[in-house]
Amino acid sequence: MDYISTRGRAPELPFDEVVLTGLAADGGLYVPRRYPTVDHKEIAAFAGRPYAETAETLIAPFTEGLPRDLLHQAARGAYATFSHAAVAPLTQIGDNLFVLELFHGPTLAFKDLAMQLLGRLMDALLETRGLRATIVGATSGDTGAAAIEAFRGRANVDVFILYPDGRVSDVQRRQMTTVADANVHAIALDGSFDDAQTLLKGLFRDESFRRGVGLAGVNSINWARVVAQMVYYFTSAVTLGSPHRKISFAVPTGNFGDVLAGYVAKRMGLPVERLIVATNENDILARALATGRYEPRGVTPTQSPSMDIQLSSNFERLLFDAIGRDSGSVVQAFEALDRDGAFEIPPGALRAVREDFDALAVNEAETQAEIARTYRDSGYVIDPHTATGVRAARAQLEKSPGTPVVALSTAHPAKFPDAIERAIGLRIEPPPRLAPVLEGKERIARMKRDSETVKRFILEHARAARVGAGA
Ligand SMILES: Cc1ncc(COP(=O)(O)O)c(C=O)c1O
Ligand SMILES: N[C@@H](CCOP(=O)(O)O)C(=O)O
Repeated sequence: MDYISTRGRAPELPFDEVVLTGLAADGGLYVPRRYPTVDHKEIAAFAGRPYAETAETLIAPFTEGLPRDLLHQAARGAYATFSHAAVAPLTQIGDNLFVLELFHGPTLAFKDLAMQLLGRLMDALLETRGLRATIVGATSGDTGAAAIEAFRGRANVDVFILYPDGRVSDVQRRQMTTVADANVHAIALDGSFDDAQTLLKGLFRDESFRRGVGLAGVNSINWARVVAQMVYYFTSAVTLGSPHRKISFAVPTGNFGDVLAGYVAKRMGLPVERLIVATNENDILARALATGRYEPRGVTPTQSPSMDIQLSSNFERLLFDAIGRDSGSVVQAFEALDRDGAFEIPPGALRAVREDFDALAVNEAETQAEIARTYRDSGYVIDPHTATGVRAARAQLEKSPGTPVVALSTAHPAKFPDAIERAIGLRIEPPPRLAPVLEGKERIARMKRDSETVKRFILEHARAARVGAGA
């Protein structure tokens, strides 16, 4: 199956090239030409199967051209790193209210579910082709740690992670900065995650830099991330009786990759009632769904820093579908965004988006109140990102009490001990996996948010730049 760019001006690519390419050359995002489907019998058959097996089955149709054995090995290896046998277990915290724990991977956030797989796929593809790559990623806290963990020490790859200085939690920062492997570089930039992601997209548009360092991306720009995140919508829904009943999902959202994965699951045939986009005070998506106007405002730092995002990269993929896959209209929308600072979602597209999605913005006080309420009612501690999802799930249950709602728990609470302590008065015990992170010596490259400065640093440190990406 070939992949096309949302902006329609980049070459069509097969899956293995998409994995290594990141952002399309026209600035768009790659999407599959069509969504493969699974029927109800196939969905029912996922019940009781190991997570890695279900992942392999669901992902395989997206990976035409990739040797099946490679996917098989990657999936087995990826999910063996998780500390829970179910990989992504469900916990019930109320009537028809479930939490999907996505934090049992090596860095205690949902990013591991995709990044552990992507790391293995990329590594194998580079190895068979005799290539090196320079991964540059932008993070608001969790992608960076997950990418570093997935690629640390790998011979074919150097990893550079751009993060907004002072705007991630201490644990998140230390997860990136205490890793001693020489191929890992944590770069602190002034400004917000949006600034870092914009700088990153600019690097992808610089053809000579891109070629010179063998630039690759592991943000959800990379379709493999999205497709790997689609799997847990199926596994959790099947646990709750899918395909014989519909399920709704409430998803803490920032860059829109996770909730887009839910939309992909629905397009593949999973019976999903509603996808609820939960935002923090950085509420561009909630405003866009309510008004039809996509208009970023300045990023406000919150206690859920990984969602402090206003330029939700993957919204472009949804818009592309909602607009009838008319890449010209997508280009116009993003030109208007650059020129006027906003665009209007065409009425037909907005209707299409609203058929699948609802959105709720959850403010700081509500987030604290939700952490406290969930702890009081169920003795269960949720992190501030998860709290936005649980709050949105409760709102959905008021509208539709008969349909189970799964709130995605995107991070372990130990990554945000201060916010938890404020809410429930308890200092959360760090899990053993955090011990080296809390004790290690930090190594940070601080620099100005200026693409020439960042490029210079990468060129000086990337092995692919010295020996050639194809060496
Ligand atoms: C803990 C946590 N929750 C939610 C999100 C938002 O997910 P997405 O960017 O896929 O919308 C992120 C960042 O991606 C995160 O790290
Ligand atoms: N919240 C993310 C931001 C980057 O998102 P991605 O899914 O596009 O990698 C983070 O924690 O870094």
